[in-house]
This record gives sequence, C-alpha cells and structure tokens, in this order.
Amino acid sequence: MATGRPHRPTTRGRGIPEATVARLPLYLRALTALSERSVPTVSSEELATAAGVNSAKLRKDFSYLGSYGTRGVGYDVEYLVYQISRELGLTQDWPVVIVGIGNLGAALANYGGFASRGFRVAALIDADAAMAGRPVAGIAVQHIDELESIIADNGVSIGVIATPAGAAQQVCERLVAAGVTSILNFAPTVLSVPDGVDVRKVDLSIELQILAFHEQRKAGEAAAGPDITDMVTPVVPPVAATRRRADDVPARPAVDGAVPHGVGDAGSGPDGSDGGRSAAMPA
Ligand SMILES: NC(=O)c1ccc[n+]([C@@H]2O[C@H](COP(=O)([O-])OP(=O)(O)OC[C@H]3O[C@@H](n4cnc5c(N)ncnc54)[C@H](O)[C@@H]3O)[C@@H](O)[C@H]2O)c1
Repeated sequence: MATGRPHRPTTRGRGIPEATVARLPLYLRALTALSERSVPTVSSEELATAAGVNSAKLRKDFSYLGSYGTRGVGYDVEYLVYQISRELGLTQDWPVVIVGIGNLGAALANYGGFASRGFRVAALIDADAAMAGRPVAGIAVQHIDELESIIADNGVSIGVIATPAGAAQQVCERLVAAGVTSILNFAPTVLSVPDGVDVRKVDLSIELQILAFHEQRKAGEAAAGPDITDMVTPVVPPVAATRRRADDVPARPAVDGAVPHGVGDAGSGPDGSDGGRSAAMPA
C-alpha cells in the first residue's frame, strides 16, 4: 500500500507535466469567464493575469497542448476552452459519489458548480440508516451497504469522502475495492491507497493556518518597523515580499501536494515568502 500522496509520475499522457495539469483548471476558469462575456480572443498577458499565472509559464503550458496563439491576435477563447476541457477529460460526463452526507457532504451535494463542470452527483451515501431515503439536493441518500452496487451500476470512478476522519480509510478501501480510482478526500487524515489510485486532499484548516502564518509575519514586520532589515536579513525586501504574498495567497482550496509544499516552504525557506506562492500555485 502506498501513502495518500498522488501516485502519478511528474508527467502524464502526452508528456504534460503535472504542474501544467494543475494549472489547466485555472486557465479554464478564466477562459470560461471570457467566453461568457463573448470575448473572442485573449492575449497571453491578459489571460495570465486573469488566471493569476506568469505569462511565460502560461505560454509554456499551452505549448504542451500544441496551442501557440496568433501573434498580434492572441488565443482563440472558444477553441482554448474546448482544448483544455478535452485535455482535462471534461468533455465527458463524470459520475461522482459523495460518502458522508453531514454538514459538508450536504453542502457539496448542493453545490451547483459540479454539474456545470461535467461532474454529475450520481449518489449520496451515508452510514446512518436514519438518513436513507432522505432527499438532499434532490437526491435520496442511500445506505453505505449499497456502496458496491451503486458504484457498479453507475460506472463511478470518482468518489468524494466527507466522513469523519476515523471512517475515511475504511470508506476509501471500500470505494477502491468497488472500482473507484480517484478520490477527493475532505477528511483530515492521510489515506493509504494502492498504486493507480489518485487521491486529492482538500483541507481548509491548512489554508487558514498558512494565512495565519502570513498574518503573524505581517504583524511582526509592522511592529518591528522599517529597521527590521537591521535585525533580520530577509532575502526579499519586506515591501516586495508583502505585495507578492497579497497577490499570490489563494482564495481557493489548494490541492494535495501543493499544501504540504506551501507549509514546508513557509516554515523552512530562507525568508519564508515562498510559502504563500507555493500554496497558491503549483510550481
Ligand atoms: N476539508 C475541509 O476543508 C473540511 C471542512 C469541513 C469539514 N471537513 C471534514 O469533513 C468531514 C465531515 O464533516 P461534517 O461537518 O460534515 O461532519 P458531520 O458529522 O456533519 O457528517 C459526517 C457524516 O458522515 C457519516 N458517516 C460516518 N461514518 C460513515 C461511514 N463509515 N460511511 C459513510 N458515512 C459515514 C455520518 O453519518 C454523517 O452523516 C469531517 O472529517 C470533517 O473534519 C473538512
């Protein structure tokens, strides 16, 4: 059994690096907003700003997709939306099950953003027999005893775990045994999965801890005043470091891999200022 870290090599299909794959949803979100405003083309600089990514990195990322844009015109928005959606596998419908329909599971079930991005909530599953049959977001909750048949009947390959931490590993094993190969884990625990199973972890409390770290630094810099450079030796000037953090700290949950990276950098880097950047943006 391996640990709950992603198991893919650093590149996947057609040699696209994992870091590029992790940025594709950011481009797609920015492009979708442009598309909704009927904007036909976009320059790499504009799109990079909208996605919160460096424009040279964006051009490099798009080169992996074979998309180079047109000099003086930019990128065709609709075509890029299609191309990135296809690359991410979003041109097909993905049935998803959510296990653990408490506060969080119910909120996720009610979130409209899944369906609009091609993720259909196929079933809601909970161990509480009293919840069986109860509708949440218009879907009747099903008992955990039915997990295996639900997965098989709906051809589910993606499972979301929103159970208490103590139940998550067991739920994960049942999901995997039933055929699920991708897991989004909200429970605050590291899952062990066999090779070939991808786990992404979302932990808002880790994000808050990273923000608390930066708040503490900002407060320390303000209290120390401008002479702080005489007392410590930051690699990045305090003003630049503060601006970069403010720009880069994400308002979205980071993904597994990015979070520990950000935490580690924040605590151990020469000036700590990369912590926010690492959490905000996969390298
Ligand atoms: N990742 C995040 O940012 C984040 C945010 C909030 C909560 N959480 C975590 O999400 C999980 C759920 O939180 P919550 O507030 O919704 O809890 P909750 O107690 O409201 O709901 C948990 C649900 O899981 C069900 N459950 C328990 N054991 C189960 C099992 N073996 N199989 C199926 N269902 C089972 C319970 O019956 C209950 O309905 C917790 O682990 C919590 O720490 C994570």
